[in-house]
Amino acid sequence: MGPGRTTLVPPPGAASPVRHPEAPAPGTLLGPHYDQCFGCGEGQPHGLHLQARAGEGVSITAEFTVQPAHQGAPGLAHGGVLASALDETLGSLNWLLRVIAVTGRLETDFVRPVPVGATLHLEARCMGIDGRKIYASAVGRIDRPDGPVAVRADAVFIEVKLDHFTRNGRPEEIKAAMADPDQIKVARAFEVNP
Ligand SMILES: CCCCCCCC(=O)SCCNC(=O)CCNC(=O)[C@H](O)C(C)(C)COP(=O)(O)OP(=O)(O)OC[C@H]1O[C@@H](n2cnc3c(N)ncnc32)[C@H](O)[C@@H]1OP(=O)(O)O
Repeated sequence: MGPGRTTLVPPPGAASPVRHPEAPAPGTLLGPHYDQCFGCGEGQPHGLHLQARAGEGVSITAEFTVQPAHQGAPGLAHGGVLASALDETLGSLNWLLRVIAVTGRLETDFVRPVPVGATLHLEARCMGIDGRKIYASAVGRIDRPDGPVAVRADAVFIEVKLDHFTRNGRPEEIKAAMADPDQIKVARAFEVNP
């Protein structure tokens, strides 16, 4: 099936996701996977600074507080920023699977506007795996883990090899990330199983 026609629901026969035996325990804060990541990096002043935690099974919870730099309409979060928060939370599932994967398709429902200052409580879960395709869904609620639903997303991530990043990324950043003496940081920048 071509990418444009790929369903976001795991096909019959898709495998159940398996949490990697060395995945961090439920409740563990994952920390940024890359300092310059727009979603979670501490080196991005206007980034989301999203904080993700390992959940049970192959699931993630995350929080992100909407800042003035994230506005679309006056006082409200930009839809693309909310999609980024969903993408980042969904992408963090790959760390629990210890699979390197990139977003192939992300479909977002915007259910309620999210004001500046609100904290989005996100939860993502892997729904199934079919070959290189990883199916996952996420929801974001306002101000509380059981608050009103503001956004939902369904996505398919595609497993890639490390060379996806080394071939396509800009050499300056690749070199700098690779040169970090902390091997876990190097691995996580590229979402590689250390
Ligand atoms: C903690 C980490 C957080 C990270 C932040 C969140 C993650 C991101 O935002 S990643 C950045 C955004 N994504 C990208 O830049 C990806 C850009 N796209 C690409 O590089 C390529 O199109 C890529 C790698 C996805 C697929 O290319 P390629 O490896 O050639 O795939 P290909 O062999 O054609 O297809 C493999 C399978 O995937 C499916 N597929 C490919 N592309 C897509 C797509 N866009 N949507 C759905 N399915 C797709 C194909 O249908 C095929 O399925 P099947 O095996 O059933 O036939």
